[in-house]
Amino acid sequence: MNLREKYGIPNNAIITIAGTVGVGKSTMTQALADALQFRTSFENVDQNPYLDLFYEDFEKWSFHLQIYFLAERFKEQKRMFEYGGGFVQDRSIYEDTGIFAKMHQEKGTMNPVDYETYTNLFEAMVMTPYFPHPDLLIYLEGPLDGILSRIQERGRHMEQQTPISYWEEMHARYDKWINSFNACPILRLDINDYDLLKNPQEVETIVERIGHFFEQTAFLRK
Ligand SMILES: Nc1ncnc2c1ncn2[C@@H]1O[C@H](COP(=O)(O)OP(=O)(O)O)[C@@H](O)[C@H]1O
Ligand SMILES: Nc1ncnc2c1ncn2[C@H]1C[C@H](O)[C@@H](COP(=O)(O)O)O1
Repeated sequence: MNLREKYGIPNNAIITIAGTVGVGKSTMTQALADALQFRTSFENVDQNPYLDLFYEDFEKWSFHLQIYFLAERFKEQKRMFEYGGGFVQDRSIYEDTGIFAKMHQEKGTMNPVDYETYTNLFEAMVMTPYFPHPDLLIYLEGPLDGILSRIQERGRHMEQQTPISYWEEMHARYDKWINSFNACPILRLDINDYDLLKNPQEVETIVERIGHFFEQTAFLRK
């Protein structure tokens, strides 16, 4: 019996992993997908044509980047539902607007007209009764200093060059955002409570918690 069956997680579940840059979403996505024998949906950072340009000049490239991410995530959303679920997704579509676009608009690095065009498009595509939301959003959280070390160690040049104030602002916004998030159920995990790199077997404790969540909410899916 695999861990998914052991803890009663439906084989058509869609689990999305949310949290600030460097917190460990991709690591968690892969570990959970392996444990549950689910497919993965990753952000493709290396092939994103706007990401490096964006970090060099936020004002110039914010709109292009948000439209690109929206299209990519929407395609991924469609793929997950076409397969009939059974996915772990690295970052939710909700963070694009709730964190990134909002932050850049409020900081003056996304033009207000572009922001409005973007949010109108986002709402027309996502905030409709026809848009299927994930069954569970796993929110990863932890102290900023540890997350900054992870960003440095991972070594994406453009992120290493970005002032710490950018990551501080994002970290604080994530805190507020998750406290009012209600598009789907949430499971919060503190990154200091597990270490999937040193102790990969700890994924079972997380799968067990996911299992409890599905057990408690089974009646909603009937
Ligand atoms: N428990 C951990 N301890 C130390 N480093 C970690 C841990 N989990 C992930 N990392 C490292 O931190 C960096 C960021 O993790 P990643 O999963 O890519 O984050 P995200 O997808 O949220 O940006 C990667 O280099 C990863 O190997
Ligand atoms: N919607 C976004 N706007 C701006 N930047 C974004 C957005 N989504 C992701 N990013 C950036 C942040 C990181 O530099 C990379 C990948 O994110 P990660 O949290 O490491 O998966 O893309």
